[in-house]
Amino acid sequence: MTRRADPAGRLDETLRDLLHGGVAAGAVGFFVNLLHLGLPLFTIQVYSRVLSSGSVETLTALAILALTLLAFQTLLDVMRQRIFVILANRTVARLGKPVFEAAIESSLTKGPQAASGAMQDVSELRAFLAGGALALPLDLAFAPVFLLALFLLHPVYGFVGLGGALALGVAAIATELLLRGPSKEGTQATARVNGETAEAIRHAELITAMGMLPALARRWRLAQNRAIEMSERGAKLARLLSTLTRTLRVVLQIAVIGSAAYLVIEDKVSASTIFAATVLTGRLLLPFEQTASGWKQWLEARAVLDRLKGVTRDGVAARSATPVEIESGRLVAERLSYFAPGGGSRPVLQNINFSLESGMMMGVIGPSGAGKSSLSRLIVGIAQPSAGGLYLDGQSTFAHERESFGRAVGYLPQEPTLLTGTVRDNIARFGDHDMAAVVRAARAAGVHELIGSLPQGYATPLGSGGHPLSGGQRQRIALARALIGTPRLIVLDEPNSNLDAEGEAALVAAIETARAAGATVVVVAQRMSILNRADRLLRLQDGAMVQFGPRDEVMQALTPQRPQPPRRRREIAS
Ligand SMILES: Nc1ncnc2c1ncn2[C@@H]1O[C@H](COP(=O)(O)OP(=O)(O)OP(=O)(O)O)[C@@H](O)[C@H]1O
Repeated sequence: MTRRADPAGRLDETLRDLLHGGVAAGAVGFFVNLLHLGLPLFTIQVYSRVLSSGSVETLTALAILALTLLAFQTLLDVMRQRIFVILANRTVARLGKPVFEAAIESSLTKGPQAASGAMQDVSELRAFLAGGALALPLDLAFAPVFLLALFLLHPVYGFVGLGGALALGVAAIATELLLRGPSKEGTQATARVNGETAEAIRHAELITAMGMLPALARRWRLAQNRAIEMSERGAKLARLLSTLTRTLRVVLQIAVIGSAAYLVIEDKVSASTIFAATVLTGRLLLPFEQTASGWKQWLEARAVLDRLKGVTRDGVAARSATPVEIESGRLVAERLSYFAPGGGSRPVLQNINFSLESGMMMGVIGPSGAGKSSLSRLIVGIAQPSAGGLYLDGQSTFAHERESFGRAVGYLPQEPTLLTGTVRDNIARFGDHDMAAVVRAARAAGVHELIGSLPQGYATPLGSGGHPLSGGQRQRIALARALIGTPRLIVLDEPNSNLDAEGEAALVAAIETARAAGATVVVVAQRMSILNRADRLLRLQDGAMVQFGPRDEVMQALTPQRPQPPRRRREIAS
């Protein structure tokens, strides 16, 4: 049995791990930077010892030393990159599953948009870690060492380097600040266009049938133009700033070489320092040049982390992580009230009370919008009660650990969606039910023969939403999915909405078989035909429980009383 990870705890653990890894990479990075001093030292030594003495032996020894240092530096650099990649992969391995689970949970309350980017965020975090942006702070922290080396060569070199570093740092920060707004707007506009495109493709049939294509294409083109305009505004500014930064870089090179030449002419330094100063200034300025892109990456990583914290912290608010097996189908609603998130102050359900023993069947009836589907969603623990509670075998249906709850519960939603996979996968809920259990569930749902008539039987692959099955076929396969195992509770939300007479007969038989095996069954229905055998009926109106009781009593109250025929005049006279 797989235990569900606590996503928020896992995120904290991963961040601690990242910090330790970052320190290790930092230690390696320190030596990488230190070894960068090798090349300037080599050039100075060549000028001062080799050129003056003309000694080939000294040159050879210096070259061997320099190459050895370079080999070390390369090795350490590769090691540092490797640490980054290991950190990146470990992060994805640790966060992938809990974030996926938390994203699903979070979308229950905040809608699909809120968490749809969570997995993308994990990938972005991986790209950030593997991309080496982690090295930037350390490289910046090492800059004073290069600066000090420049000052030691000559203070003028030091001031040129310092001025250059400051100028490039300011240019980088200005670039980031100026680009932040336009690039955010561009990204949002592009995301909107992509969202509209995906939605149009999903509803291609509807759009074609009702001739909505030209109007939607017009709307799409306007959004597309706006997205291009926004992105181009940002890109234009980015190109301009990048050209200016490149120019500044060349100006600084000229400044270094010019000041070096001047110092040599004035006999203030030896010519050996020219190349060393150029190399040291290059190393000093590199991290400042990278600050623009690096800082942006850090800010984005920060935003990604904040989003992941949001998803993982509110995703699994009040659920338990301890599996508890459900033995009986006793279902109790106690003073249950529910306000939909963002649904205003009007309760969707108010003060609902009922109690069902194992094997009982309850029909939920009421007009459209009465709260029937909301009650189903509360019973199976999708939504959290705002007050009171729902208890299956004495355990809160919302707080219950999901895997052990799912083993004991079958649910057929109003829109019986099937997922991409084979018919067998769908009936088995993508879990480890064996083929015999899948066939038993299909037989119980009266869908075994129907599956046999599909091109590849149980192995028939289905597309997103159950494509290409008909509505009735989907509903019956979804019923088999609800029946698999030995559910203690089965909740069916309008299970006969797409069924023909044969399908409905199979449904009634399936319900009876499940009840005989001890399952409690709750059925939301508009058509009363499948509620003939219900023990109890719950009548809802505007979220309130109008009546709950034995089926016949509720039906009697529903049947309009026939008006008494007027008594005949003679009877009255007598
Ligand atoms: N997430 C939500 N946000 C806002 N309002 C909601 C939400 N969920 C349900 N409601 C509101 O609660 C009321 C009951 O909805 P529900 O879907 O439970 O009704 P129903 O009885 O199943 O209707 P139908 O028979 O048409 O399916 C509706 O007015 C609906 O708008």
